[in-house]
Amino acid sequence: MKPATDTNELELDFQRRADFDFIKRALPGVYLYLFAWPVIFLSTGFSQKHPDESILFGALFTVVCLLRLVHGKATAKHYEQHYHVWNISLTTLCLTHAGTWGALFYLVNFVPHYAELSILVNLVTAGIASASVQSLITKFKLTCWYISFLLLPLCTGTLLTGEQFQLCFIVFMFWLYLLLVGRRYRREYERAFRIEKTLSEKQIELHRLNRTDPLTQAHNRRYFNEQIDFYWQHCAEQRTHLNLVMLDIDHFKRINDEFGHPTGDQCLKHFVSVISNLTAGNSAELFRYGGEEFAVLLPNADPEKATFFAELARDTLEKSPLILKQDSINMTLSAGVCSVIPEAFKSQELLVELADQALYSAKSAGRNCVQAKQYVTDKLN
Ligand SMILES: Nc1nc2c(ncn2[C@@H]2O[C@H](COP(=O)(O)OP(=O)(O)OP(=O)(O)O)[C@@H](O)[C@H]2O)c(=O)[nH]1
Repeated sequence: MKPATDTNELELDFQRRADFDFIKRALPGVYLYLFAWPVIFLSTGFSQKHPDESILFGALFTVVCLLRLVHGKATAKHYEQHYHVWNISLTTLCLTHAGTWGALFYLVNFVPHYAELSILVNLVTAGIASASVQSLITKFKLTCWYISFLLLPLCTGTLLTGEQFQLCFIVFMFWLYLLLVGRRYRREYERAFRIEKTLSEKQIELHRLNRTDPLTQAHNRRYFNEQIDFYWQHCAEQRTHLNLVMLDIDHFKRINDEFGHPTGDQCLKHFVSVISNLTAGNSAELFRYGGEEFAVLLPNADPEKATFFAELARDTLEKSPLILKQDSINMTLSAGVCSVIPEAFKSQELLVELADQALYSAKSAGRNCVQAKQYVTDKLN
């Protein structure tokens, strides 16, 4: 089971996604309100016979449409800081829209001089109601209210006057059907969100595993290849040094032979935890290059800093034995440092080769020491 904070975060994430989706999906409907009424009253000649009512409804729809457009535009900026204001204004505007159209729906079916509009208005009402269930369902409660504001004024009219009973019954069944369909859409929307979330979490985890050494949890060789490419480009553009420090545990075979492979594994983990503490504060990245050999990349740093880092790593490891139940294991390392300016240098392969050469010089020099090489251009080779 997920911890409570994760669940809350997931719910907040879902709410945010649903709210933004709502704004996006609602937009076509906003324009429908803006144009549907003028088309209806102009095409039927209603505007000539009843200009006041035509203008009144026209003005109402236009003002609410404009406010909804402004509200939609302001969402990105104000959603986080003023969520409650955002939510209340959205609810008010949507329900005003639905309520105004709902009033019109009532009028065309109950008030004689509106009757000539009834076919068109009834058709548009059915269209708006069906479309809103599909498009607005990201906010289930609001959608339920929305459909009710749109359709139920007509049923209220029947209750009050006793007229239009058949139509009222059909509209009521339609309203019920839309609520049920809406509930299903909402569940599907939620399920799709959760599947997408799980997939993206798995993808992130896969990506992490893909670049992590399973034993030590240090970055692996594959990620080293990616990062050296990246820093190579970066330092070439910045005309700064890229430093590579190769670290190799001394006489590691002896540790394996004396204490066994599982203890050897523990030593590797201990090594990574000691060196990771140093890389964290030095803008450096540690990678397991292979076996008991590790690489540290220090981009945008002077060669002196890289040599200082290697010396610090050597000194710290020497003073940090692995304490076991009955034993303590002292480890030392040899380090080869190579620093180049990529802009003037041939390739990262050559950088790795030269750092390796420096490491072998350190081994030849007796181990537990650092050898550094610095190249300004590859013409030296
Ligand atoms: N326990 C353990 N041992 C490993 C692992 N990977 C490599 N090794 C061992 O590391 C040892 C490396 O031995 P060598 O290459 O001879 O190097 P070394 O003994 O450290 O000697 P120098 O590097 O010359 O100081 C081998 O015995 C490998 O089996 C691992 O994941 N776990």
